[in-house]
Amino acid sequence: MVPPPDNDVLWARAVHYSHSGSPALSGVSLGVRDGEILALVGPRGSGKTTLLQCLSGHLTPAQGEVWFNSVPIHTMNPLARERLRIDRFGWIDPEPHLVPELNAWENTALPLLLTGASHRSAKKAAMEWLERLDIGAYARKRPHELLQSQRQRVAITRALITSPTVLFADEPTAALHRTDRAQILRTLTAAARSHRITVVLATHDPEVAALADRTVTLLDGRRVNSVRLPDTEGSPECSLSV
Ligand SMILES: Nc1ncnc2c1ncn2[C@@H]1O[C@H](COP(=O)(O)OP(=O)(O)OP(=O)(O)O)[C@@H](O)[C@H]1O
Repeated sequence: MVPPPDNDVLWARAVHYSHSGSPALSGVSLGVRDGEILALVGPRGSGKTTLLQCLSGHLTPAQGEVWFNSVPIHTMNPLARERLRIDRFGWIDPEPHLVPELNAWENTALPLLLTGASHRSAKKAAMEWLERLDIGAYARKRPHELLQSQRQRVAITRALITSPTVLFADEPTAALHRTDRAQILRTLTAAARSHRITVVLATHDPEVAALADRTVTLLDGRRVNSVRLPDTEGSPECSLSV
């Protein structure tokens, strides 16, 4: 195995994955640079979620390699991968999955409380993140008392509170109204940049992808490269599937 380039925090080489025999990824390679916001774009079913799951160690590729900071994830045992996810990664789903019995700040603080932080310091950190996402006033509300956009903000604060090295966000604003979407994404990307959190974001929305530093396009489980051909100066880019 040849380790990845030093400036890539995540690196995948020729990743293949099938769901119950049906191919979802067919030889995808990519590098994610430290501190960048990378958007994985592509139509529904193109393999974005599966790639996020392979990069974050939720799924083990059938073939290929996934590395995090020069450590191979694809050869780790399930326990080691779970430890890595808890210690270094954050995850945001399209729909917020909050603990219904806990209020907003308790949901936000949960990852810190589970790793042994004091109640006082976890609450302080949770309140700061909730304020930052403009929902400090709802800190004592339970999930059922919140709007969907407020619940998703809580889910985002819960993913950010541990200052993960890499934050994986799977269509994080897909279930939200357009106006909420833009504001939440701007706050999320600003928070990630100020804390030097690398973000890998799956989306099929060009407006969301526009907030990223770089985009990687998937189509039918393969990476699609945009190239400008030398003899087509001034004309639009074309795409090649490789
Ligand atoms: N759990 C599963 N079982 C069977 N097939 C699956 C499963 N998850 C995904 N697939 C299939 O794998 C392919 C890639 O799906 P994936 O969810 O990774 O794509 P996506 O680009 O994230 O799409 P979406 O935007 O709809 O989530 C699709 O054909 C999908 O139907």
